[in-house]
Amino acid sequence: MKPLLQAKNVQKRYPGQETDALTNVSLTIHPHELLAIVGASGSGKTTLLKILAGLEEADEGEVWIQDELIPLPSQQLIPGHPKIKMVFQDNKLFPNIHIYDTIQHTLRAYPHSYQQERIAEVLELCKLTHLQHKYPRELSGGEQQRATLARALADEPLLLLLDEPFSHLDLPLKRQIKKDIQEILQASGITAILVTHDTTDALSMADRIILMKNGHFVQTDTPANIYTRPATPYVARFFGDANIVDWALVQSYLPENTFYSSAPQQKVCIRAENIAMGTSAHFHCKGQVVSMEYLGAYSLIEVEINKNFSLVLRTAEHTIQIGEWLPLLIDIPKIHFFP
Ligand SMILES: Nc1ncnc2c1ncn2[C@@H]1O[C@H](COP(=O)(O)OP(=O)(O)OP(=O)(O)O)[C@@H](O)[C@H]1O
Repeated sequence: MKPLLQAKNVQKRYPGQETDALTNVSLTIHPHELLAIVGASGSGKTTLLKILAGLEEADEGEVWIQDELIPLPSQQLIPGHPKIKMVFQDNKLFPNIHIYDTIQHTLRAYPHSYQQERIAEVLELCKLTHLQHKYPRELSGGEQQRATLARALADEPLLLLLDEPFSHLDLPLKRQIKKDIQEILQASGITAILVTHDTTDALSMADRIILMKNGHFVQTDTPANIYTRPATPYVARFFGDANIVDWALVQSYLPENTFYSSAPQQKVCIRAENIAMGTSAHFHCKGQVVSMEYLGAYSLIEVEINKNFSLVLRTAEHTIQIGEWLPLLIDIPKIHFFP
């Protein structure tokens, strides 16, 4: 399939900074894909998004949308590309203009009949038809976010860039908006990039995820692969509670017929949820609880097997006490060997 967007060897260092915001990054996005970009604060996510949108100057590299090179902001009268729309968490709608008129403003260059047709379509897509004659202040937070999306989608962009659209939202509203955005993206078939620092948003929504660190891509993969087959310990820890240990330590507690031809010093990843409570007759190792963190649906507990070997695991059993000895079973097939 022909890519919708390609970034090639993009490099960026802000004036006066000692390190790159982006170091030689390249990416390809296919039509209808939802790509999530995640990373810690300052890893370069927003810089990349702005460069893709033609809103920020790259020092080197190129960005292509279909067969068109996106011009640098310095080469444009108005920076940006008409077929790439960016939606931020705090996008402001015009306060004194009805939702209908806000969308119409985006389509002002088109004939009136087309405007009417397209506005009706986009209002329906974003479930705003019954709210079209309201002011933004008369809408809930979720409805305002849908109106922002409707405005961005009105002129049928090729690519939608969503920069932290869920940050600062409470959990029920966030759930609703995530669902709305997913439905709208699916129904419109639009290609989108979602920038978020929340890995659960990326895992639950994206077709592919890029994890960034210090201006580099650490791993680009499907949600399932990035979670179960992380490329590095950094990736493993970024996406969830992970035990990163020497294979030799783990192997010494497993049955002798557990054969893996890995070097003893090879690091492995065991996810916290892949360690279960055993019984006094059936366990791989025993450990003493040294800390517990109550997290509602489960508790995260740290268990010391010996002085050099501790594991974190999840349990829904909230009555466990610090100092208690627990028999543990490791889900052996789910042990991940780093490449
Ligand atoms: N206008 C600017 N001038 C100078 N340095 C900047 C500027 N904008 C960003 N930076 C720096 O570039 C690096 C990448 O920043 P960027 O905002 O792209 O990261 P981010 O991953 O989006 O972070 P966050 O999650 O906090 O928004 C950081 O070190 C940041 O301090």
